Amino acid sequence: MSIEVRGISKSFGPTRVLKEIDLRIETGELVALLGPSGSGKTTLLRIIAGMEHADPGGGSVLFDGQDITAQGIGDRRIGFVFQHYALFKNMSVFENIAFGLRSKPWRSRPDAAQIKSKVDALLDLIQLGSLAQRYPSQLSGGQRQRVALARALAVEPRVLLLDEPFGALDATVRRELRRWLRRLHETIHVTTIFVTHDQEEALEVSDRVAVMRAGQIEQFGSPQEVYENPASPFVFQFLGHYNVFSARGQVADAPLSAGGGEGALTLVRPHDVVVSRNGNDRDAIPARVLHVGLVGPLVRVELERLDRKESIDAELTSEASKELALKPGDSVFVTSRHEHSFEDYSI
Ligand SMILES: Nc1ncnc2c1ncn2[C@@H]1O[C@H](COP(=O)(O)OP(=O)(O)OP(=O)(O)O)[C@@H](O)[C@H]1O
Repeated sequence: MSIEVRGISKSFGPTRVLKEIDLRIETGELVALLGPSGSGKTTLLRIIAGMEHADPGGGSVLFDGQDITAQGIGDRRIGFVFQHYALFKNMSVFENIAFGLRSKPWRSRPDAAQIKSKVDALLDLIQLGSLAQRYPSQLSGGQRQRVALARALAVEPRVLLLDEPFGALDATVRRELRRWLRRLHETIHVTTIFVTHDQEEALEVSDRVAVMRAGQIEQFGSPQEVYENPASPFVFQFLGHYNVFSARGQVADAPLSAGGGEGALTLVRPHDVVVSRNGNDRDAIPARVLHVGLVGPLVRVELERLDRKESIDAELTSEASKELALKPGDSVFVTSRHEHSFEDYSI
């Protein structure tokens, strides 16, 4: 089912947390809402779910082209998974997944055999068939979230809304689960919105990413698009480490998200920084090596610019680093392999 949000605005007291949001998600798509804390991701998700309502006259929500703004949560057929496991502690995994099916109105309620076969199929899908009789306290955090997802899927939702579903798990489990979720999505193809503030997670899991900032969508595109062609310095900054190579006016000293000041801004990712011993390129920036450290297969070099008081982070391959044999105090020159320029951008 497609989801369309038109001109959604929401205020809590005097604070406007969503500002005329437009967003269209196609049937079967998995879209990540990515943004810093407080940017309005959860509020938008809750409005789509019907748990919260937009301001009066503050826009509409459409499912498959039909305006459902006035509909309550019970009529929207939505599956929801939150960061904190909402499993029933006194019910087994099986009972937890069966819960939604048993709570259906009697006319559409499946019988015991149908429930069993449905729950068994879902247990297979989440690869936890052998744990059907366990209780939530006997599961790992990752397993609990998989059960929560199966429970949300049991009632065949038209839309799946996931609010930081892996937020409480450690980094390794998170990584495993997001790959698992991606594979699962390719099997079930339910239109899914995934809220996260973790850029790696958003880029890896989704078909498209909506980058949110202060109640607005700053960019909506495929992971590759937003990463390679960020629409603004904010998006660039939010998607990974960066260096400011050149900036006009006040911008150089201001944090990118601070606001105020206009200027041409050139930003470079650490892996696009090229370090050399000679300054043949006339745009080369003279710098001094401050620190050389190993980060996995890459070597991270911290440099201090000589033309202005700023540092540059570079990530070199171990071959490049060996060839250069850098050590603290060395004088070098810095250029970029690839850079992003934002002309007259107000930040
Ligand atoms: N019920 C509420 N009453 C008052 N203010 C609220 C309420 N819910 C959210 N807010 C405020 O709205 C803003 C957006 O919150 P929201 O939870 O949507 O952001 P978020 O991007 O999901 O952040 P996080 O990643 O921290 O959950 C925040 O400033 C928050 O304090």
